[in-house]
This record gives sequence, C-alpha cells and structure tokens, in this order.
Amino acid sequence: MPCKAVIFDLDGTLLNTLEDIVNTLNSVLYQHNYPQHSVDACRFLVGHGMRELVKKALPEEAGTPEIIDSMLEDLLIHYAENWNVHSRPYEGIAAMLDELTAQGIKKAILSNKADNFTRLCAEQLLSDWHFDMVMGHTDTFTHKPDPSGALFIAGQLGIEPGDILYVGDSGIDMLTATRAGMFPLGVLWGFRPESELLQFGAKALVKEPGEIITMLMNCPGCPGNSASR
Ligand SMILES: O=C(O)COP(=O)(O)O
Repeated sequence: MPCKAVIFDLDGTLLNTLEDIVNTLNSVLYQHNYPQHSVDACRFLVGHGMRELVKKALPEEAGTPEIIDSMLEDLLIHYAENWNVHSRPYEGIAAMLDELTAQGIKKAILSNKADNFTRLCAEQLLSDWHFDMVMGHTDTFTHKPDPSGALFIAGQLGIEPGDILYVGDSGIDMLTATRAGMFPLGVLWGFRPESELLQFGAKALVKEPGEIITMLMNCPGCPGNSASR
C-alpha cells in the first residue's frame, strides 16, 4: 500500500457536511416551488459538484440550463450563509490527521465542491492541520472522476501517483484514484454504500479513520513503520 502522501476527498470523508448541504438545497428548492429531498436521497446527489447537485435535485423537465444557473446562484448565496451550521469532521478524523502529521506523511484535499468553499472548510474546520494542498473545483480542471486534479496534486507534491493513497467515500473518488494510478481506499462512514465503493474499484475499505493509520503503519515503506526505519 502506498504511503508517501494521502489525498482526501472532503465531503463525506473528512467532514460530515450533509445536513448543511441538504438544508441549503431544500430551502432553494422550496423558494422556487420544486419538491424537496430527504437526507438519504441527498447522499446520492452530492459528490459531482454543486451545479450537478442542483441539476439532479430538480425535476427532469425543469432542468433547463437557465433554471439550473439561476438555482445555482441562489444555492451559492444560501450556502455561503449556512455552510458551517452543522458541518464538522467525523469522529476519529482529528486523531488520524494528528498521526499522519506526526509521521511526516504529506496530506492534500481534493473536492468537487467549489474551490472557495473547499478552502473555507479546510481553513475553518480543519485549521489544526497543515495540508500540503487544498483544491476544490475551479475551471482549470474537470470534475472528478477526471484524474487531472489528482495528478496535478501529485506533481505539486513531487510524489509519484503510485505512491499516493487516495481516500474517499464515493464511487467517483474510487474511479478518480484508479484513473490517476493511485491506491483507492474507500471509507464506510460517508455518504455512499460499500457496494458502490467496491463497484468502482476500492482496493480496501475502512470502517473508522484510525484504521487508515493501522494500514499505513503496516506498510513496509511507511515513514512511521519502525521496520522501515
Ligand atoms: O460535490 C460536492 O460538492 C462534494 O464533493 P466531494 O465529495 O468531492 O467533496
């Protein structure tokens, strides 16, 4: 298992952002007289970026580019006011990030969330840890599962993709990792089920963040593995 660097997905992996996203989405849908969605339904709407979220949430016949654009504008305004009401790191994330930091393993974040919100999340909810790179969606790279963002991070870190562990909670993340030549590790505390992670190529699954550390410590090349020192 690779262990020179770890790239994390954000929503559903490091942070539980679901409730704030659902509340924002539903308030915008309500304002525009469209049906709202349950939290469980929203688990499958999030992950492809914010424009796709709006598109998937709208009734099919309403999804014209003009309506999507205007709903997206409102969503971004509402989300800016409500993004951190309930959003927090999952239990065990803090200890896991502490341990990666102690072991000198590089850390990055790659999200399909808009770049400004991704940075806000990292700056305000993950400020105790240094991330070597934090990247949300911009016009420079196509959304995940296109591997260009992940490969750009590898280049910036100066680490071969094959030496990078990619940790995420969705099929999109597993595909991204596979296409980038990284190791796809699926987490089971996030938004999507185990079956999806396996279907899209997860090579290993973890039930809680501490297991990531155990796996890395058992990896022969890991800086934290006493056998490799
Ligand atoms: O689509 C989103 O907004 C969230 O995306 P992420 O799971 O890549 O963080």
